[in-house]
Amino acid sequence: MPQLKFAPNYTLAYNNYAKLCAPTISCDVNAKYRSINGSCNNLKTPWFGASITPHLRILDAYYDDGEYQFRKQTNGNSLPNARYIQQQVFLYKQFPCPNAHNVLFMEWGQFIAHDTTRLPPDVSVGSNCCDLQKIKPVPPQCQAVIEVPKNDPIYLERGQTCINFIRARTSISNGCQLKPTTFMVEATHFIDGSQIYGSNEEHAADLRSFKDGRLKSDFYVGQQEFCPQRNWTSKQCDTLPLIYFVAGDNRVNQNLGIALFQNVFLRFHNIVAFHLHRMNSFWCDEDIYHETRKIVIAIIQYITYTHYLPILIGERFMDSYGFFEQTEYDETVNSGTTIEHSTGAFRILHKEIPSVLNFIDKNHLNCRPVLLTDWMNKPDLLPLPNNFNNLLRGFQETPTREEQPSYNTLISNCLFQQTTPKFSGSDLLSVDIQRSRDTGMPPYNKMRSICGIPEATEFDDLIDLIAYEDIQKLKNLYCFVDDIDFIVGALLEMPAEGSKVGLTSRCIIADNFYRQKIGDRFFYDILGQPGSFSLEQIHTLKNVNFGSVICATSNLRYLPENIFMPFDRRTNSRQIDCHTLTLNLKAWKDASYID
Ligand code: HEM
Ligand SMILES: [Ca+2]
Repeated sequence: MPQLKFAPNYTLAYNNYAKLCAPTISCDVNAKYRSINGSCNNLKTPWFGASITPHLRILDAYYDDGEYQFRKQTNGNSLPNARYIQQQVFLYKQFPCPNAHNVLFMEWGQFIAHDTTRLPPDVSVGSNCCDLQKIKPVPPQCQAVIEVPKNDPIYLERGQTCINFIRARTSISNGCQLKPTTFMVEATHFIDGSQIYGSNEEHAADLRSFKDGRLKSDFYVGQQEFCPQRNWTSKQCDTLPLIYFVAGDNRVNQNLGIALFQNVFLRFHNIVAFHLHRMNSFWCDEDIYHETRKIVIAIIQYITYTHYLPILIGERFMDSYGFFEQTEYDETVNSGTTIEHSTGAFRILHKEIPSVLNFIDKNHLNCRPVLLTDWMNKPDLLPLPNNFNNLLRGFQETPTREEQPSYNTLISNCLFQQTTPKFSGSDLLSVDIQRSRDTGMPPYNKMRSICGIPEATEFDDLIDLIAYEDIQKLKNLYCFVDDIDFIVGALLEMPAEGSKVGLTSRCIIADNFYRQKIGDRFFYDILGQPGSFSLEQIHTLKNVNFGSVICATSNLRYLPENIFMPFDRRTNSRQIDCHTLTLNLKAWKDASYID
């Protein structure tokens, strides 16, 4: 710990991919900049961490048939219905107390999740599997819809009997037929801003203006800059939302928070590009684009490791594993995202998502609280006058949801809701449970053991990490302790000391972030590589925090010292003036040009 031991014993699916499907790539060993799709970061195995390569797996997949069918319980019964687990254990267990951290902290997590993992559903069969249940035979991708239990308190009243679930796209869609079923990460695994820049060359080029290093953007009332809009056909225009942004990751419009962050970073890229261009007027578009991208990525990495992760998994814990030391690149380390992280441990942070997002004006009045689920895939509010600034202020000033095992009631019932022709909503927790089964996630007890926590031999042994009353509920749901789904156990674990997650999730999350640091040849503070920053540049980058990015991209003028803490208006003392947070790029002044 924190780096779990995979290499050289990769799991079955990974070894099969390496043997049968991995591309042969030749690399320029002197390249100064990371590639767009992540290839050639690792020069020995150039596809490590590249987009459209499989997740790492800590343990082999658990499927009933060893290939694709959902795992069964030890006695051969099916696993409990995912919505039934939600009902019995989580739905009515909600605490209203505020969190010590704010909504910016929650949203940073989603922003990084979208940088490091993307496993889309296989929509080749359509986007609603509930509608296809009467077709014979039901397509395999649609055989795992979640049946609403008979006594469901929410859905039955609204006449909904099925929760849509489409199984994830497998490597077969990328022309690679593997057993057991293998899934591909459709973003670069590295923390490299792929949600801003795209994960393949074609998409990245589409997002560039090819002028002065800038990304394409649109301007609205008051010269406010936003991500470009998708071009709709005139027919689509009648039914689709007013605003639909385009960015490096297509989940940009999923909710107002992620749309906000994507726009913050689009603006930030263009501001940094502007300064680099002014300072080095002889640089061409290509130079400015790549150097700006490199700076933006460095800042995202710095904030993640220095400000975000210590809150999430604990500063002392990170310190004891050398997270804060200067990064030494290790080419034997694979930076790949594990499936145990992306469909398990990191998803439990869905518990922090609040139901309400606040637009707070410059007088600190909450002028427009909105329900998160009313504005999904519809970020229309964002470009309205003052809303960008007000939403940022709202995220900054509002505490996020207190740590607790449950997800908020709206995302537990009304996710992506539709009201016509009749009500249908999804439940993020049921979907997370089902997705873990879809991807062959090992059960909770196995995950404990790989994290060095004793495997439980009976339910009552779980008392080391899970509350007594929750153990009783688990006994009523599962036949044996070995059957518990990882995400269910992980959500119920009490947070480890100084951390927002329990011991098992902390172990999986820490492993992932540790490898994404030391196995990334372009990590911002690594020295001695062709693209390394100078010491002066690294020093500049370390003076930046997310506040500097917000100051540069919005009209907010005062921010608290700790940007992930809700600002308390009564104690103005902790506020910092944006003037002191400006990013000074003089270390990038290029003296090589002589007239
Ligand atoms: C802000 C509100 C958020 C919403 C509405 C949201 C919603 C979703 C949805 C609908 C999925 C796909 C579920 C599936 O079909 O399997 C998903 C996946 C995921 N979410 Fe969130 N999420 C949010 C925030 C977060 C946060 C705060 C984190 C972590 C800190 C996070 C981590 C993840 C991860 C790791 C995945 C898997 C992504 C993949 O591999 O494709 N999400 N989320
Ligand atoms: Ca990435």
